[in-house]
Amino acid sequence: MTQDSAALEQLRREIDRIDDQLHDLLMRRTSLVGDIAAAKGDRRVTLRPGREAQILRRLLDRHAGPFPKLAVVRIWREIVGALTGLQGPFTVAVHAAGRSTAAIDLARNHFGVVAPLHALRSPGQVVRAVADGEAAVGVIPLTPGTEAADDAEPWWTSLMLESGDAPRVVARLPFAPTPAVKGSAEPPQALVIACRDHDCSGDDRTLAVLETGPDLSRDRLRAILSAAGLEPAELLAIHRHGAQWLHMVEILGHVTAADARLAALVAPKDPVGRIAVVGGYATPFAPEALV
Ligand SMILES: C=C(O[C@@H]1C=C(C(=O)O)C=C[C@H]1O)C(=O)O
Repeated sequence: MTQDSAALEQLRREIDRIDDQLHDLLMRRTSLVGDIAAAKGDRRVTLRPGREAQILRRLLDRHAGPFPKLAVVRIWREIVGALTGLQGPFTVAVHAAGRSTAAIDLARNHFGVVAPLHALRSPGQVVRAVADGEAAVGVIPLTPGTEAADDAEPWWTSLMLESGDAPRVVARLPFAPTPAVKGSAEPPQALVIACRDHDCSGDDRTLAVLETGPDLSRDRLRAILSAAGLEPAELLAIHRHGAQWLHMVEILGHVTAADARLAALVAPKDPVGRIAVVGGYATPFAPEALV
């Protein structure tokens, strides 16, 4: 066995010193988050998903050198998840569809290794767990472009209630997409719900559900939104229910329920009968932003 050179030993001692510093800072950060939790004065966890997004964007903006940005995100998600769990009960309800662990993996990656996850059999159960306060957040798989034509109302229609403390969509996962798994289908996505309003991050999307008459094409819907000054980013789902169609649409920017552009959409002659803001969240990182 070759003896490591003295130079190598010295470099390792330097790494030990750096590890001590990182660890000391982690313990200091923990103590500050404890002060923040005390100042919030609420035993329930009050998540700030917008602030969390800002923290990561700021770090990636200042990032330099070969350490991978995706690994920076992963480390900070782990830190923020762990510290959120110290602020109060933080159960994450997850719709674990069939045998797929995709939503559980997304939840684990986002909320970290210590978050208690609770797998539930339907999205409706996840919405109820969050509404009842049994879970602080819920994670529900999302397949963009889903078309449901059956009688069963999709889960997202239950978010259309006006009540201020009803669950809302607060994040879209993955916040930072990891490289595609070779040989697997589309990368899984999910929406996160919690009982809180849109926590603005400065670069956001708003989720709205529009009720229209039947046979409204996607292009027509996009045109209607654009004409009202709202920029549709993605049509996430449609529920066709007889003469009543519901569309879940992601709109660029932070649009509040009081926005005049929404009210203007619901004109008697227009095909939009109702519109409800069901959430809003920080725009996830584009894959290019992570290389
Ligand atoms: C510390 C806070 O609570 C949570 C934890 C955060 C963190 O660890 O930095 C950031 C936002 C919150 O979701 C806060 O509100 O600032």
